[in-house]
Amino acid sequence: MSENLPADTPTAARALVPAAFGTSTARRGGVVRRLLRNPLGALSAAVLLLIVVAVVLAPLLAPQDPGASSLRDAFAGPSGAHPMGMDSAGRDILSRILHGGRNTLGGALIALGIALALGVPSGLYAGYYGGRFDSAATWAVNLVMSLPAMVVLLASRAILGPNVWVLMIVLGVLAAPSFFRLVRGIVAGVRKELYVDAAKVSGLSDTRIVARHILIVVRGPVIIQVALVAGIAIGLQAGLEFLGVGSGSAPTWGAMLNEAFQNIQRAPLPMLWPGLALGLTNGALVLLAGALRDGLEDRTGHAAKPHRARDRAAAVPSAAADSPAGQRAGLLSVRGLTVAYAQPDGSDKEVVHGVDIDVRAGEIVGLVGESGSGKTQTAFSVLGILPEGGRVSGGSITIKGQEVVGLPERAHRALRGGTVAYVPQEPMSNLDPSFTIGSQLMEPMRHALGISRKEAARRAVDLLRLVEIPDPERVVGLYPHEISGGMAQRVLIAGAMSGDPELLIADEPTTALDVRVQAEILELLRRLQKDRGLGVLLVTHNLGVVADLCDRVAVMNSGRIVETGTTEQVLHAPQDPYTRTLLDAVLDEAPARAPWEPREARSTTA
Ligand SMILES: Nc1ncnc2c1ncn2[C@@H]1O[C@H](COP(=O)(O)OP(=O)(O)OP(=O)(O)O)[C@@H](O)[C@H]1O
Repeated sequence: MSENLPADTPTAARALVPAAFGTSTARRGGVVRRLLRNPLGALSAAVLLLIVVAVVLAPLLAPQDPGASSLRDAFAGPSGAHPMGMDSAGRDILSRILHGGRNTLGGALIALGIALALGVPSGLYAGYYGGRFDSAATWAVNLVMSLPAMVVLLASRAILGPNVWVLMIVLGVLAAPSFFRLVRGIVAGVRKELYVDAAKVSGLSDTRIVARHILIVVRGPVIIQVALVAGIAIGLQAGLEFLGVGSGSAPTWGAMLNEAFQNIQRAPLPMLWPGLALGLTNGALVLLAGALRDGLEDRTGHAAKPHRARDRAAAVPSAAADSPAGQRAGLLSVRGLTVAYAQPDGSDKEVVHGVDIDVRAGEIVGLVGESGSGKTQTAFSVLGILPEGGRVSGGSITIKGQEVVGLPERAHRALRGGTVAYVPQEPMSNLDPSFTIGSQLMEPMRHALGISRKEAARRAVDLLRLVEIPDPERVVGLYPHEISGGMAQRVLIAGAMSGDPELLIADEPTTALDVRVQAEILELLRRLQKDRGLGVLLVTHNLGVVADLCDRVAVMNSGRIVETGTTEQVLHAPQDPYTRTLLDAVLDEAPARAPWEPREARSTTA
């Protein structure tokens, strides 16, 4: 077992992790710094801050009560006591601007709060889980978006009365779809990232995956959207007030515009102040949104994000079940496994048909077969992560004697990342680009084992040393884009080892790597397997890898195991025609192609 992890580490708590899962120390502060370095960003943030502070402190800053009027001073111009002059009722315009801002910005805040509260969680849920909720929510959102906002607001005013706060609540509901669609779209994309799949396989709960991997991706666009929607809410509210739709009882910038407009011939200046307040606030919001977008894009570019090739994530166990029928190996035993997918017409399509596989402690079993033969479906079944619509429709899977078919998700999760670990192909896609290597190793350990940050950091370095990464103290501080593919695969193996597993499921762990690195990774796997007595189920189509590494082989074709046996048996004396075809496809012994010659030379030779 691990020389780096304490032997008393509780099994259920060892849901450590493929490096892929953790997260945490994102580059906090980076966006804010970039925002402030951008002159427009800094200026717009400063203007907004000034406006908000002035409006919040209105009771202290306003020279007089916003409702106090002196008809004698109606339309008086700016003076020392009244820097913005007086309105048609002889009220101090500055005081009304400050107090009016509280109502205008407060109303926008309510609309924004409601839009966020409705749109973001529902978008997260719909994007992450899909299914019926997604369909129903998308339908409702399309319906709301098809309604003309101004007409709905006017109708609401007629029904609910001229209360601007109520109108802002309605506006919040109308704005919620923009957040829903934004968040749903992003989450639906991120959900398919390999590092999210890997996080699931490692045993992290959905809540934790959403909190660590999804929210961080959604955060930036939502912040930008907040700035835009706030501007729209302020504009719409002012527009309603300007049209005289508001209550008129409290000062707002829109109502002040309305009143000034009615007297524009007599005194044009009072139009300027509420117009200026609205223009400055909205302008600052738009510029801020743009600067935020630039800041976030800058950051994304920095932490270059690898992208997925969906449906390749999975580990697959295999094992040539050459043990006598009915006798089951101790570590992983699959018997009569069938996997089916529900079809739109209500029928089931079976894609795996009665697979038997065994993996014993301390042996490496290769699962080979061409693309589409069912290797991934078999592996997903063992890990309990079949995609939506798929289910184990028959058979039995035991891990250390425990039946896992029908196991509750929580129990399955405890098994994954603990007894069973997974090494995926495409190492880069399985690391979250937003977090350092150390963070991705540490966070799951902290979560699963309840250990301190310091202890987790120590273990992360030990794990990197275990997988022979030079200078691990430096590597823990690097981001995925700063390391090579081979090193990323070592990091993933380190993450898999952090749970001190007994069964390792490796899905084409070397396919994405160049030949030299492939050999190094295979050597590493072999060493770990020997040192720790691991059982390994290796999914591969590379018969060279099988010959080099595996004790036994299971050959899969069209959802069935067609041949199993020791590596020597299967490679040197294949019994099944399909196995022979696979071996024939390896052209090692085929005559080498003749070197190219110029056409004339060929004709001369001929
Ligand atoms: N979501 C799905 N719905 C219906 N059928 C599916 C689904 N996913 C996979 N299948 C079917 O299951 C079969 C086996 O797929 P699987 O991914 O296990 O193959 P594989 O051997 O792992 O191939 P590869 O090496 O390309 O990953 C496929 O041929 C496909 O027809």
